[in-house]
Amino acid sequence: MRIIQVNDYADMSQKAAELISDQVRKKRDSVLGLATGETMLGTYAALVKEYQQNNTSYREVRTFNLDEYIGLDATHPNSYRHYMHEQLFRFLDIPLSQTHIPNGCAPLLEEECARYEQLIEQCGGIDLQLLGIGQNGHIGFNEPGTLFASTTHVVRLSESTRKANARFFSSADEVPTHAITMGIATIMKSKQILLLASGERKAWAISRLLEGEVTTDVPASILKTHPNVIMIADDEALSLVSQEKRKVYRP
Ligand SMILES: N[C@@H]1[C@@H](O)[C@H](O)[C@@H](COP(=O)(O)O)O[C@@H]1O
Repeated sequence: MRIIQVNDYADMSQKAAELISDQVRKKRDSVLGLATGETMLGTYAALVKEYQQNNTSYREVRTFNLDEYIGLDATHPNSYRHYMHEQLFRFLDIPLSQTHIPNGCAPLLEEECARYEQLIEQCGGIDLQLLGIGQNGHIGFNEPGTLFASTTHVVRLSESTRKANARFFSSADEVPTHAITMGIATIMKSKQILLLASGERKAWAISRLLEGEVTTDVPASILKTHPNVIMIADDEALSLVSQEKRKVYRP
């Protein structure tokens, strides 16, 4: 893992967008793994700007999102399908048929998970997976305790995650109780991973990831065993990490 330390959210977003657009220019038919949440808003805005300025084509790109709430369809303002459309897809030349997100309204959820996992493989696997991190160290919706061998599956969201994500809903009760998420093994199969973290809210998770051992208690800690991870983190997100540890991961 290499850490690119940046000043703040704006710098993180800019740097992340550069790395993603470089990937797409290098390989026009890249398979991108995408994420949602507040962390990604700036990155997607910078990516759209880059696309508009440089005409980087996404016509052959395929995308797979990490996760989706169960019970929210594409028209629901809090579904991740809606988020992706609003923040990114509608601005790019990518055909919507090449953008994949688990269907949280599928009648048979287990089959939907298997279909999603298979589709990723059929597309040749993910070239670059974008990742945020939950305050408890989750990745995708893989909560603490999730097996590292997990593939795409249905999860019950922890109360802390529902509470953290309640800021996007009108009340905490409206946050769905379940989601579909790529598993940890699915994420780890990606050829390259780009992990973003900004703000004090993420400081605890980032310090556990960098200072602690690899444990299912902190799902993101497995990323230290992946051969090709870049973390872009700002000063606040790194504030609980010792200077010594930061040096270990310097590019
Ligand atoms: N499933 C998503 C994660 O993929 C995301 O990384 C996390 C952090 O979100 P935020 O970027 O809003 O802090 O929230 C959700 O739980």
